[in-house]
Amino acid sequence: MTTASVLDGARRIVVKVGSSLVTNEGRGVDAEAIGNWCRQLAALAQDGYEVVMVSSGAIAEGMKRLGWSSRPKELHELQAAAAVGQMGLAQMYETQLSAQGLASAQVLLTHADLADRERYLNARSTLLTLLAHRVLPVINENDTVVTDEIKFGDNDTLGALVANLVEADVLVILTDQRGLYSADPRKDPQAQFISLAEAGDPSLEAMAGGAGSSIGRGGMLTKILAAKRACRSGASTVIAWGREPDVLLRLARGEAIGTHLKARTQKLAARKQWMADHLQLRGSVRVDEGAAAKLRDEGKSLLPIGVTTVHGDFHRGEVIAVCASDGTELARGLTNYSAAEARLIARKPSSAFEAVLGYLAEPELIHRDNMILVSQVQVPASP
Ligand SMILES: Nc1ncnc2c1ncn2[C@@H]1O[C@H](COP(=O)(O)OP(=O)(O)O)[C@@H](O)[C@H]1O
Ligand SMILES: N[C@@H](CCC(=O)OP(=O)(O)O)C(=O)O
Repeated sequence: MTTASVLDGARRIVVKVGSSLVTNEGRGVDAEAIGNWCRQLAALAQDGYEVVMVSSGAIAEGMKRLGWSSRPKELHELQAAAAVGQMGLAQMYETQLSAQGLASAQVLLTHADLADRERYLNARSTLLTLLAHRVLPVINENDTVVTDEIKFGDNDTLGALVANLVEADVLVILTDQRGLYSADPRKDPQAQFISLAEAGDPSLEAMAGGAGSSIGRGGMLTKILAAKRACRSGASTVIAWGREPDVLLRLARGEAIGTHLKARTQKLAARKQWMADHLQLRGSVRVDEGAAAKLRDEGKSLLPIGVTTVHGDFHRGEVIAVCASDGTELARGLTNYSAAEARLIARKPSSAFEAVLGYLAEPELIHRDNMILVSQVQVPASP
């Protein structure tokens, strides 16, 4: 494996920052640190990078605002603290990003949102739309409605799920250590620094321990597991010290700072195989010869105008098969419309959708990014 930066050729980056960094070890939202990252994010955006921020710190900030010196044990108190603190976090990011001329948006997500196909697709469309409008999304967990996540307090997993969701090239996890060591450096002064490894390498899990501070929760293990999860969609991970001067800019310039955990598979190949492996067919559509040729030969999206018949009872976000007029399966993908809607807009141009459906939505039935051609990958047989 080479030591070349995993940011080489990267365009879309998810940056995750932990509670202790964001709140200066619980002293309160750290304006200077957040200002520093926002300045770097603006420079990256200027250079054409698309960046999504995942920021922890709501509970730590809420505890400070409520005057609580120790982390409450009761779930509803943790949730109340998160609700209070999230106001401060959002306010700080909005202030610092707008000072850099960047528009921002707050997105609160739960793991369940991303496990549900329809919500997954909605969250994905929202985030991609924000990026297309050059708005920087700042994401945290929706702590008010979750139980497990708030107990474990781990936003590293959320960072990885977001990297999968937006098909990021790289997940950068900023923390209070320079990266991964062979053992927790707070406990073992002899611990060796690991600069490069393969994401998903099981030996890394043995090196990583829990959180060393009272503010952070996940520790290094959740970061290593996040890297393993991110690499499933082809994203590499960097774990680096959040206070390293110009850390994001230097990473983008190719400097080998932090621990680089390389993804083995290419982004596109990983996503397509993931779709082929994990998804169950809920229905199918037959398409005319023109649409079949566009998909097969030009790699285009499937537009409803090319759809002749709709089979099954599927919902938006579920996987359906796309078949040629003789029934041969051509592709599989995530549908933007339910079966009932697809029946209404089949054979129609997108200009007619609003009149038929009562609202304007995506022009594609299946966007090419959400579709695999059967000829490209091994897919399990249709039921
Ligand atoms: N092998 C390791 N290498 C580096 N840090 C480790 C390791 N094992 C455990 N840690 C601990 O993980 C901590 C970072 O995790 P955490 O406190 O959850 O941070 P964050 O709030 O940034 O998510 C470090 O401060 C360190 O004490
Ligand atoms: N979502 C919560 C908890 C997240 C959390 O503690 O994660 P991290 O500090 O990244 O290990 C918050 O904003 O306080």
